[in-house]
Amino acid sequence: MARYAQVHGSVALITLTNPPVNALSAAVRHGITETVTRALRDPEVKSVVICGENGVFCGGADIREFAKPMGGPPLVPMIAAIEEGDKPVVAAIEGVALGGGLELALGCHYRIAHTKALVGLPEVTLGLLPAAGGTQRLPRLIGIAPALDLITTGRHVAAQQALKLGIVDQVTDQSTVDVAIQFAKQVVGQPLLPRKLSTQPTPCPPDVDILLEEAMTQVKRRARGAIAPVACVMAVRAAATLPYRAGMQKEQELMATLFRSSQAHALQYCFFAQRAVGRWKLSSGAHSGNSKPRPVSKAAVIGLGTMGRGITVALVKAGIAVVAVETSDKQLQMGKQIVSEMLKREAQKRNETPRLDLIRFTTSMLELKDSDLVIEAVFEDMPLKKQVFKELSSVCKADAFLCTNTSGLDVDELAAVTKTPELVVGMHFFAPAHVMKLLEVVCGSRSSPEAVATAMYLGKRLGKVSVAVGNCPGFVGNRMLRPYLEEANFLLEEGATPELVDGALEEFGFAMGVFRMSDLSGLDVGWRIRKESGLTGPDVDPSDPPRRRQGQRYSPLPDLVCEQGRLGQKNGRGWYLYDKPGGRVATPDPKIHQLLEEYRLKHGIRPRRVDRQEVVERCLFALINEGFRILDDGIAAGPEDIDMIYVFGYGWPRHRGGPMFYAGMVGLPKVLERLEHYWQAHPDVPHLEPSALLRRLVDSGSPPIDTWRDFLQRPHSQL
Ligand SMILES: CCC/C=C/C(=O)SCCNC(=O)CCNC(=O)[C@H](O)C(C)(C)COP(=O)([O-])OP(=O)([O-])OC[C@H]1O[C@@H](n2cnc3c(N)ncnc32)[C@H](O)[C@@H]1OP(=O)([O-])[O-]
Repeated sequence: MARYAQVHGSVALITLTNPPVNALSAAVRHGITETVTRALRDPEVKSVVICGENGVFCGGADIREFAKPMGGPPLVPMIAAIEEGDKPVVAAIEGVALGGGLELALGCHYRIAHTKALVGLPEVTLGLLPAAGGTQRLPRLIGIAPALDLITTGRHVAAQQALKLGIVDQVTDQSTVDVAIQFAKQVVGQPLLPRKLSTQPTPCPPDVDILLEEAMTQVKRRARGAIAPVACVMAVRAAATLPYRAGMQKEQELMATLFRSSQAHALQYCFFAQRAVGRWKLSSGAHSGNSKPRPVSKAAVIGLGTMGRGITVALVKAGIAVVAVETSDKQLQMGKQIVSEMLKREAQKRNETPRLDLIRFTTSMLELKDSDLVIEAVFEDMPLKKQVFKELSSVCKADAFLCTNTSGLDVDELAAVTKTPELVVGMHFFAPAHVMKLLEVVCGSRSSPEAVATAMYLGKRLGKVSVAVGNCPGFVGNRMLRPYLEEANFLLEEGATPELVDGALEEFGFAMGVFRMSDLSGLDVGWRIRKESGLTGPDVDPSDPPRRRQGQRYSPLPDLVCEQGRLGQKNGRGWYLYDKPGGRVATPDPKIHQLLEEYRLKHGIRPRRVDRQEVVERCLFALINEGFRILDDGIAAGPEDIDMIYVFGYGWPRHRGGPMFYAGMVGLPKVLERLEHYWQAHPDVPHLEPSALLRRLVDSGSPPIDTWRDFLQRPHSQL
């Protein structure tokens, strides 16, 4: 699908027409091949302009086609034919030129971009590399170092920066197509060879080997097991060291390996899953397509602790006015100072002025009377939150949305103390709230579609990936985290060390293992919650044996660590020893090893060798098992929702697609078999008992993940 027109007498205008992003589907490639051939053959045509319909040049190869057998003309010869032609071809870039879209533009002899256009080679984020000549042409155009940066990160570059880098020849704020047509007329007759990138040498600095080696070390460190960034460096190395043809051959070989990899499948699944979670649906039949969000121009945040401060900054960054409320002047001043510093840092990064004027700091709840939406972010304590919600219900305007940032408390219980339970919804942010991309939007049983739509849309405005979830203790993310944490503690009891467990999880791809993560969050947080729920402290049932609570296995190890005053990174001692309070350099602590030995001795546990495979299986399969329960309970609409929560909120390695996708990759029968094995060995650990949904799926022949919804008992019933 490409339209052909002859304009200004001698210019052929080829327009890609495949909305919404003019992806290079087989039909588009066919259209380009045909129209370019026509233009090159027509003696009246002296030059060519390629553009995209509806203000978008091209979003790259059609990602949906990757899962199907390849049909239509391939990209490489199609682009080569453009470059090799004897008439100048100008790319008129509006909107985006990404991936294959930019590679198409690099095959053109000139590139003109609109000031608002973005260009980039994001293939690496899909587990691939720019295999339509991008790894060979871009280094020839802009040099090795900047090409490595763009190709290994996949980042998008704004038009002005693209101009500075030399990717585009001209930037305009006028009609890009008109400018390109004029330009195309002017360059007729000028020598074309220097504009044919494949014929040009790659400019290489004298220390190119060192540069490439450093790049390789850096991507390996950053990639945490992802293979595409490594292949990208290898392909750019080929551009630096081999002639064009041999470089292209290398590019194709590397691409062939990546294309078949499970990582590419996982990353492409994530691309579509990220977009799918925006299409939410409630059990009432309301959905994103029929429920309108209400505009939020003035928001309020109650409580300026860590979460409240981050939420305030996120709102201000999105240009939303905020009333920030604290209980005492002292707390308010402290909150104000920290928020101001955070905003200044954020603005500095973006070369902007901090919008402190958008915030009104106050200790008076009365100032909330004209807020459209309030986010409560006080201490995680139900009576306190209820008191806040009662007050909000009386001081806010009648149609204000009342949101809670609770990380797991009952949203319905809070809604019940208000006059407008239909306007109450959970907005669970993740720390640091102005940075982390995830927002769980918790739908209470009485939350209205408008309230859900407004919270989901607000999340999007804040740059978050918003996922609608049902209301149950811990919602989706924290509910699944519990078995993960418990298994890690049980492994310590049985013979592992924190560094062994963390090492296995980091090797799997997590940025931080479970114990490093707990140290970072602060060990006292979980300790307080366990005390409140009677798992430790004075409320423990005295008849409970030391390693059993409420009828199941319990590990008091984390409580013992806290009792020794080890609260994590913040006071320099937790599961690890840190270089200083608040320091980040963790070293294994012999005192923790001693504590583990004494503990095992005291409880008569003979330590055994725990290997990395057991760590991964026990921790992750327990977490996945809970994910299946969540699906069957109707708390999450589909596996994509769970996966995006884990990828964006819990550091699950994206190249493994999220826990549910990973289960499918490992094979559901294998997950079931290992859970059964561990459950037999630990019958007092209920979370190891394979979930009914997992069994049903295996009994049904382990169908692909996109059909799992058909097997749910009560699909999204709690939404
Ligand atoms: C030899 C091969 C070498 C080349 C490899 C490549 O080029 S790899 C590719 C390299 N390119 C990339 O990685 C770019 C990927 N795309 C993007 O980054 C963004 O979509 C955007 C910035 C282009 C537009 O952002 P935005 O927020 O305005 O919009 P949005 O994101 O919501 O998308 C709207 C709809 O379009 C859909 N769709 C989009 N792109 C593609 C595609 N290429 N294909 C198919 N579909 C695509 C998207 O799923 C959604 O569909 P839905 O859910 O409505 O059914």
